[in-house]
Order: sequence, then C-alpha cells, then structure tokens
Amino acid sequence: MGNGEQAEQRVIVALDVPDEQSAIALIDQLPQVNFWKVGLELFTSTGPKILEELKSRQKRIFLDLKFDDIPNTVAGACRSAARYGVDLLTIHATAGRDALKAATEAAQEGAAKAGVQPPKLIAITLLTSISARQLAFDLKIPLELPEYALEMALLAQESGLDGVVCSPLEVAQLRQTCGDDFLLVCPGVRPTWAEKGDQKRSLTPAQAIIAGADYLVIGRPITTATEPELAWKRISEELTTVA
Ligand SMILES: O=c1ccn([C@@H]2O[C@H](COP(=O)(O)O)[C@@H](O)[C@H]2O)c(=O)[nH]1
Repeated sequence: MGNGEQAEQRVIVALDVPDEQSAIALIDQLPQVNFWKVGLELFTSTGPKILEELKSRQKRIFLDLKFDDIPNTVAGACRSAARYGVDLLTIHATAGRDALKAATEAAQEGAAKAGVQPPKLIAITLLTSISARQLAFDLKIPLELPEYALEMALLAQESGLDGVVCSPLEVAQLRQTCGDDFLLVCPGVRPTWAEKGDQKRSLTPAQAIIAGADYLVIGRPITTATEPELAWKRISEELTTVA
C-alpha cells in the first residue's frame, strides 16, 4: 500500500478538531492532502457525517477509534465501522488475541454486507505518548519497550491484522521482523521545527520514512500551525529528499 507511493502521499493528517465546521475549513484549506485521520474527538462530535464529507471530496480515510473491549463488542464495532468504507481502522493490540481475530472477521463481514472494500485493520502496539519509564513504572510491563512493541505487533500479525500503529523509533525493528507486506503506520512524527507536545517517542518525517514507515500520521505540526499550508509544504519538501 505505502511503498510505491510518492512520499507526500504517505502523510495522513490528523483532523483533531472539535467540530464539523473546523474540520471542513481545514480540509478545504489543504486541498493537497489526500489522506485524513478522523479520531475520537471529531467522530464523537460529528458521527459519520464527517466521513461522508471526506468521501464527497474523494479523500482517503483513517478512522482511528482505537477499539479496546471484549471480543464480542470490538467485533460489533468493527462490523459497523467497516460499513463506512474507510481505508484504515484501529483496535488496541491489548484487546487480546480473541478480540483481534473477531475484529478481523467482523470488519470483513461488515464491508461485504455494505458492498464496500474492507478497511485495513491495524493494531495499536503502544501509544506514542508512553515513554519507556511510564511503561515500566506506571503500566508495570516487565519488558523493554522495543520488545513489548514487537510482541504486540507479532500478536496482531498472528491474529490476521493488516498492520500496526507504532512509533517511528520501533519501525525498523518491526519492518525487519514482520516483513514488507505488514503495514506500519507511524504517529509521533515531528519535524525539527515543531513542538513535541505529549509525544514521547518521535522522529522527523524523513527519518520515519527512511526507517521503513508506510504512512506517517501528523496532526498539530500542520493543523495548529499559523499557516497550515506552509507547514504542509515544508513537510512535503522534507520528504522529497527521501522519495
Ligand atoms: O500511538 C498513537 C496512536 C495514535 N495517535 C494519534 O495520532 C495523532 C497524532 O497527532 P499529533 O498532533 O501529530 O501528535 C493523534 O490523532 C493521535 O490520536 C498517536 O499520536 N499515537
């Protein structure tokens, strides 16, 4: 999916805004952006209406609702979400093997019933806002962070998922172990000129692509910039160096 594409086509912009009006203003301000991510904030506010808006503009959609529940519940959620005909859909790997398998089957069923292409189902390995220290001391996970991320990715792969969301710092290792056909989608991407904010494990756009990411998810460096078009242009230019 990702590797043959021009580098700037591999940037997914996170539409983390509170309402439909702000979302449409950004989409229209950045016509070059082809792939948008709708997450918890916007989807909770607008529901599926924002997906229709994006589709009417022929945009690709990453529906990032990060499902995490018992198998029956995540399966139901994936079945429903797949009917929207989105390109990517997320579930937490921590939901466990049974939930991941049930979600995979349900997404296929939901899409088939609606007559749309099934989404690529990808699992969150470990949120990019979590540091190694937090993993050990707050979450009490007795593994080194790269090993934990790898275990979550392998669980997702064994359960039939199409790929994972991971930090750019783990991409090279996951690419080597999980192979070229496994989608690696990276948030936590920060150009040198942008603030890190709550992201703890980040690399620059060029570094993340070189490390092996299929897609980069970038939100605030673009969407909260004084001039979002200029921020997009700077990122696109950075990526031409690795295209
Ligand atoms: O591990 C994860 C999983 C998802 N995200 C999402 O990506 C964007 C990043 O936005 P920025 O403004 O560039 O930080 C955001 O929508 C998160 O929900 C993530 O950051 N890390």
